[in-house]
Amino acid sequence: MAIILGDHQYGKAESRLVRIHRDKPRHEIRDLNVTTALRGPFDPACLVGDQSDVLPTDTQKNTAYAFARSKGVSSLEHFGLDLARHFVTDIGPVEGARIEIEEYAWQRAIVDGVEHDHTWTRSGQEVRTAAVTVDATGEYVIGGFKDLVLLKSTGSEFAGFLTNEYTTLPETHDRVMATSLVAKWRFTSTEVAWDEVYAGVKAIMIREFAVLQSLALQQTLWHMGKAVLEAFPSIAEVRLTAPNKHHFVVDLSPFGLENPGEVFFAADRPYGLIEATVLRDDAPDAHEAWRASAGLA
Ligand SMILES: O=c1[nH]c(=O)c2[nH]c(=O)[nH]c2[nH]1
Repeated sequence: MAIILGDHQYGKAESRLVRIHRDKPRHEIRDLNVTTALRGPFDPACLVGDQSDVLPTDTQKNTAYAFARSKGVSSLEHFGLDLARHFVTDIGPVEGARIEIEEYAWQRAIVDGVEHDHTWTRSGQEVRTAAVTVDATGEYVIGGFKDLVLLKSTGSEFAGFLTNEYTTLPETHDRVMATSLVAKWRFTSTEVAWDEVYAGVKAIMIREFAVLQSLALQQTLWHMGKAVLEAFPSIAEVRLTAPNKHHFVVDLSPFGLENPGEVFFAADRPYGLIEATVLRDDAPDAHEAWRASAGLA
């Protein structure tokens, strides 16, 4: 028996980076959280403490800030590709780079009914995410969001399920359905109108959540993923994670009141956790596209 070193990677997690474009009176802002991870023959750093091939995580962080200045931040995906390509192309020992980015959205403050040039209020129903991997096998981009909180007050059922002696859940044909959706979608191209596709994917998912007479959250996820793949040829795979944020009808009978689905207890835990991947049957190999850094997990 021998003890060997398995998978390893290293980088700088969660560099908070705000890029303000101020070349015009009307400023633009992108507010990011950037994680870098480098992959390659870094075994000596682990095994014997030899740093000669190790580009410090501090340098990785500095590179992100320098690129934000010199190249700007046109979209998360584009910025991630710039960084990943640089690490793999320009830093000798690096064989693979993984860049994960979150974006916090700001909207222009309305002052006297007019959008202000350089003041914003934090907005965004969700946090946008991107994960870029560049290595010897290719370039992989995953777009996404997390924490998109959705609720529908009817149009959701859950009935006909398997029961046994532990089942107490009543069937329902009209319930509240709510979730805090995490979605990730894998592109098969790096030539994409990133911001446009992002807005389109999000709109489609919200539409499907709204219009489907849902028989289960599982079915809603399937429809969301399928509709996105039908609309965007550049996307091969959609991964969805949806906590079922249960809303329980409160029993008001002790107070002589009926409760026809109008007053709920919004439980925060436990929650059902529904996960699904929807993909094209000819989706190209994902290679390391889904291999994450724990930084933004
Ligand atoms: O949409 C749902 N899916 C389930 O699998 C499930 N299980 C449960 O108790 N409630 C629900 N709701």
